Amino acid sequence: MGRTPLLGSRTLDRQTARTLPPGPKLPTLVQTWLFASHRRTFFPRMRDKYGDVFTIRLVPSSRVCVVLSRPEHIREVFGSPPAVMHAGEGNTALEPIMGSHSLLLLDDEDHVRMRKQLMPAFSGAALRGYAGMVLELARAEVAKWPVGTPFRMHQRMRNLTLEIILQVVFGVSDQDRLDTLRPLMDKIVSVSPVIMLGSFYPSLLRFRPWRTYLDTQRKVDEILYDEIAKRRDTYAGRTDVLSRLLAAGNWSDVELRDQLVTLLLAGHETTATALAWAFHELARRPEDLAFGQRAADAGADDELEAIVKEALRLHPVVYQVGRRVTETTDVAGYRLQRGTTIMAAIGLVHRDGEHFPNPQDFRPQRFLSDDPPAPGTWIPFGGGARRCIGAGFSLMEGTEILRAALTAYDFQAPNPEPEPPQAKNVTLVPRRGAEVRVTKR
Ligand code: HEM
Repeated sequence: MGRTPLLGSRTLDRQTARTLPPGPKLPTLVQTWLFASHRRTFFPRMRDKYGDVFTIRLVPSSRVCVVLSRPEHIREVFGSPPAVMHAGEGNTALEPIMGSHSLLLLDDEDHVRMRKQLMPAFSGAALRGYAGMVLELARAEVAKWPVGTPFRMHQRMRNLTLEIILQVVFGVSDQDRLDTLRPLMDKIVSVSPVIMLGSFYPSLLRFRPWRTYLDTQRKVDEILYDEIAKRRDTYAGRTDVLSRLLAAGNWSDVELRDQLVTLLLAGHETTATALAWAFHELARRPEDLAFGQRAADAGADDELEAIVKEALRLHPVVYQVGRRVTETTDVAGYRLQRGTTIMAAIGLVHRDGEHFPNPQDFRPQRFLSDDPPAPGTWIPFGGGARRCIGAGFSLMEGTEILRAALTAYDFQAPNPEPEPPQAKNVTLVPRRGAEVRVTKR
């Protein structure tokens, strides 16, 4: 199926406009700005004013976005046939960076085929095989933290999750190669909306900063293609993600390169941010810190995982996920036309007192009690056919990183106030960088 045209002001007839869920009348540009920079306050206000299902308008073309905040409505979307709810076509701006074979960009049969090829590298058995390597890298990173001096945990977590991608996902172990790749990767992952403009206006690519970005990308690609070529002869018996992919499927070089860049961009900043929030909460709450330290000492992995899960609930890194409707379909009691964008507002569900009593409180025990959150209420990784393929991988990373850090240190928060979030591309990051101070236990 081809690209679905956006439903926007130019394609919307009066009759359809009247049947849409209610929403603000603000100019599209203002709504786009509120959504892009202040979604965490904009969405709750819109829900309070217009109800559980509301419509906002965003650029380009004043496109119609229907926002859902109830689990039962979101379940309708995640449970719909993927052919009716496209996710890939909303990510076209990423094509020059991730490549046209990227899992994130595909829909329909291409998506099903690519996902099937990737799955073996993210199975339970595969994840168990990565855990030892992740713990080793986490211990090495933790040993470098400055004792007694405040530092920004978000940056430390970025360094660590990048190292995990390089060594555990790409399987690079040669020290010289790692030294070359680190600064290049750092530039690749700091892709900004300005860089993405280059996808829509190719004439920009001759100028800085686009030219510089493309130069970096070429250097990275050269190394990735070299790694892929070498690994084709040496993957047997190795336990990194690239080797497992080679062992499990038939891949062209370019398909593999596109998935590696996708895993880097989808898995690096997201996991680093989730962990930065987790450490921020532990550092400001001595009782939760003690709970985490006891869990780390005792090897109680479900308790460590509960800390990561609660951080993802209270501070969802990805606040909403989108789908584009490819044919007229009924959702949440509304008839939605082809081309409508639907947003599942993860952040609204996670802060709803109906599903999470005292939703503002950080309480990992929610995930350990006899009465855990109902299905469909904890959705930081989206859902359905597009649910994050790295969900298990990032929970495993979180568990190992907490183990390494909490067995080594006590944590304090130089500023114990809750830290406000700040929008950074699709993620919500801690505005002050999640500053902590550590002392040896
Ligand atoms: C805490 C960390 C992470 C969060 C919060 C997160 C969140 C998400 C979300 C919300 C989606 C979209 C789901 C949907 O549309 O329903 C997604 C997709 C994806 N994520 Fe993650 N993610 C994380 C870590 C990772 C990691 C570690 C990897 C890989 C190593 C990864 C790879 C991907 C890929 C490839 C997709 C696209 C799946 C598809 O379209 O079929 N993510 N992620």
